[in-house]
Amino acid sequence: MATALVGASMALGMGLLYHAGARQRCLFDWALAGLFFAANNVLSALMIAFPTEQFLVPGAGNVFYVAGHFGILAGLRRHLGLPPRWEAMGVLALAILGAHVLAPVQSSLAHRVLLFTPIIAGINFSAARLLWRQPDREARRAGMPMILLETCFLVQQTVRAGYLLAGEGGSMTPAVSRFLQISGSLAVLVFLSVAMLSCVMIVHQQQARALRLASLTDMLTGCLNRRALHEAAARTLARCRRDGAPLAFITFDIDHFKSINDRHGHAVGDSAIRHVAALSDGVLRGCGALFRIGGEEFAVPVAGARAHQAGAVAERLRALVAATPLDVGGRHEVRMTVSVGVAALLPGDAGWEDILRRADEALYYAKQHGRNRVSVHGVDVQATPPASRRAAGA
Ligand SMILES: Nc1nc2c(ncn2[C@@H]2O[C@H](COP(=O)(O)OP(=O)(O)OP(=O)(O)O)[C@@H](O)[C@H]2O)c(=O)[nH]1
Repeated sequence: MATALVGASMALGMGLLYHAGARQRCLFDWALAGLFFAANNVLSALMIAFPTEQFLVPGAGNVFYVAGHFGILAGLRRHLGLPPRWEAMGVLALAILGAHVLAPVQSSLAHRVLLFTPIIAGINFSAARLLWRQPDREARRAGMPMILLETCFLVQQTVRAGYLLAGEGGSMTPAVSRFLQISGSLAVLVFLSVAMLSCVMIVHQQQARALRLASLTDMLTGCLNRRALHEAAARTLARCRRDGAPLAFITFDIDHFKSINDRHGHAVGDSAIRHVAALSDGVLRGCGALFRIGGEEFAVPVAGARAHQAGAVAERLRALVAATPLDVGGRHEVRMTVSVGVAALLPGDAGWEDILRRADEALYYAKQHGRNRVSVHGVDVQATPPASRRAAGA
C-alpha cells in the first residue's frame, strides 16, 4: 500500500506541476504512469488479502505494472518531441492478458518471470538510451538521474529474476524468498520516488532553457539580441585571440527607416525589419550569427575574417537588400537600402566593444556619405586609437 501511495503521489505531483505552469504534455504521461503503478500495487495488496484463482486479476496487475514503466518512457519520448506510442502499450496489454490465459503462465512463476522481465528491462533500457543519446549536453546532464535510475532498476530486475528462476525448483529458503519479495516491493517504491524527482528535474531544465533562450532572442525577427551579443562576442574574441585568428564586425542600419514607418505604418515597418533580417541571414550563413542590437540596427561578428573579407560580405548584403524590395501583401513594394560599417580587431583593443565602436563609426560615415554604401574603418574612416590606449596616453 505504501508503494501505491507513492504512485498516487506521483500522479498528483505531475498534475499539480502541469497546473502550476509547466504546461508540458509529458507530465500527463508521467501522471498516468503514477496511476498505473498505484493501481498495480492496490491490486497486489487485494490479491494478498483475498487470494483468487481468476487469471484476469494478476493479468491486470501485470498490465498496470508494465503500463507504469511504459508511461515513464512515453513521457520521455513526448518530452523529446517523439510520439509517445501509447497504442503500442494497448497491444502489449492485450498480449499480457492473453498470456495469462495460458496454463503454463498461470501455473509457473518461472514462466511469468521469463515473460515479463525482458519486457520491463526493454522499456527501462529504451528510456535510458533515449536520454543518453540527446545531443544537448545540458539536457543529458538533467536526464542523468533518470538514466541511472532506469539502468539500476534494469540490473535489479535481472538479478532478482535470476534468483527467482534459480529458486523455482524449491531450493530457495523461506527467508531468501521473503527477502526477494520485500526487496522487490522496496525497489519499486524507491524507483517511483526517484522517478518523480527525475521527471521534475527534466521539466525544470527544459523550462530554464526556454527562459534563457527567450531572454537572448529578439521577438520580432527571431535573431539573437544585444544581451546575447555580449556573451557571444566575448567568447568569439577570446577564441580568436587564443588561435591568433583575425576578427571583424559588420554593423548595418536600414536607411531612412523612420519614413517607412511614417508612410506605411508601424506594421509594415516591422515587416521591413523582418525582411532585412531574413535577407541578411541568407548572406551571412557560414560567416557569423546575426544580432539585432537596436530598432533597425544589426551586428555580425565574423570570426576568422580580415576587414576586406568582411567588407566583401557586407557589400553582398547591401546589394541584396537594395535589389530585393519588401512585398506588402501583393499590393505594393517597399524599397529599402542599408548603410554598413565594417571594422577589424586591432592589437591594442581592450575588448570586442572597441571593434563594435569602430564599426559604428564606419556606419556613421556611410550614413554621412550618401547611405546605401559600405564603409570600412581604417580605409574609408581614419583609424582612431582604442579607448583604452587613449586613456593610457592621456
Ligand atoms: N516599426 C518599427 N519601428 C521601429 C522599431 N524600433 C525602432 N523603430 C523606429 O525606427 C526609427 C529609427 O529612426 P532613426 O534612428 O531616426 O533613423 P532613420 O529614420 O532610419 O534614418 P537614418 O538611420 O539616419 O537613415 C524610429 O522612428 C523608431 O521609432 C520597431 O521594432 N518597429
